[in-house]
Amino acid sequence: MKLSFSKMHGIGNDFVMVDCRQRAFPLNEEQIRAIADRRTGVGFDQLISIERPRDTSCAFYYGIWNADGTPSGQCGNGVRCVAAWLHRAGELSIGDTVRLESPSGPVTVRLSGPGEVTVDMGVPTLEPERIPFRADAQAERYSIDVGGDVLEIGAVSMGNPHAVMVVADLQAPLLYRIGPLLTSHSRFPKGANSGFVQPIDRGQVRLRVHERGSGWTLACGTGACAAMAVLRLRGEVDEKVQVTLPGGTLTIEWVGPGHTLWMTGPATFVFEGEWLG
Ligand SMILES: N[C@H](CCC[C@H](N)C(=O)O)C(=O)O
Repeated sequence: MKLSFSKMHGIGNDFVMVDCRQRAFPLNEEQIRAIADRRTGVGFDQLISIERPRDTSCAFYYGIWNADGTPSGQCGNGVRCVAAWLHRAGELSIGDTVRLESPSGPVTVRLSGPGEVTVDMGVPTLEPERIPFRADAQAERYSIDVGGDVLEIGAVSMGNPHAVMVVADLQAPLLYRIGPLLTSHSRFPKGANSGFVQPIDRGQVRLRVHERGSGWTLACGTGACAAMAVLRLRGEVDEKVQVTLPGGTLTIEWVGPGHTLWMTGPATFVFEGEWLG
C-alpha cells in the first residue's frame, strides 16, 4: 500500500502524521506496528491521523496510536504538531485559535508562530481511569507496591493515564527498572504513562517519561502536564513552570484545581514521505 505521511516531532517525541481529511483511517494495528519499526519502517513514538471532526464545534479530529499499535486518548506534543501541520496544509493561520477534537474531547490550540503552539489541555482529572483509590487517599500522594518497593505516586488523567513519581535524582538507575513496571502495573488495567519528575526550583523541573505503548521517549507533553498537576497540588511549584525533558523544554501553566492547564512548546517538520509497505 502507498501511504503519504509527514514526519514531525515535538522536542524529540516523534510522529508520523497521516492526512485523513478526505478518507477513512486506512491502517490496522499490524500496519501501524510495521511503520513504527525504527529499522524496517519509518519509526515513531505516536502515529497521528488528522480527520474530519465528529463534534462539529471542533475544526478537526485527531487520532493517536502508540508504536505498539494501541490507541491513546491524548498527546500533548502531538496536538502541537497537528496545529503546525494544519498551518502547512493551509487550514490554519498564524495567530488563529481553534478547537480540535481529540479521542478524549476538545482542546483549544493557538498557533503563535509556524512552529510555536500553545494548547489549553483542559482540566487535569485526579481520578484517572479505573485507579482504585481509597476514599481517603489523595490523588497526588498514592502508595503503590512496585516490584516490592512501596512508592508514592500521583495519579492524573490528561485524557490518558499518568503515574507521576517525584524524585530527588532523575539519573538514579532504579528509575529505569521502575518505569516499565509502573506502566504495566495491575493497578492500571489500561496501562499508564510513568513520569519521574525532579523539582529544581519553584519554576523549573526535570522530567523523564516511560510511555505506555511506546517505551522511554525524549518527551511527553501530557506527562509534563501531569507532573505539573502533581507538584502544584503538593505546593512545590509556582503557576508557571519550565519542564525540561531529554528532548527539550515545555512551558506549563496551571493556576490549580478547577482551572484548565496550558502547555506551550515547539512543533517541527522533519520530512514528507511515502510508505510502500
Ligand atoms: N507522547 C504523548 C503522550 C502519548 C501517550 C501514550 N503513550 C498513551 O498511551 O497514553 C504526549 O506528548 O503527550
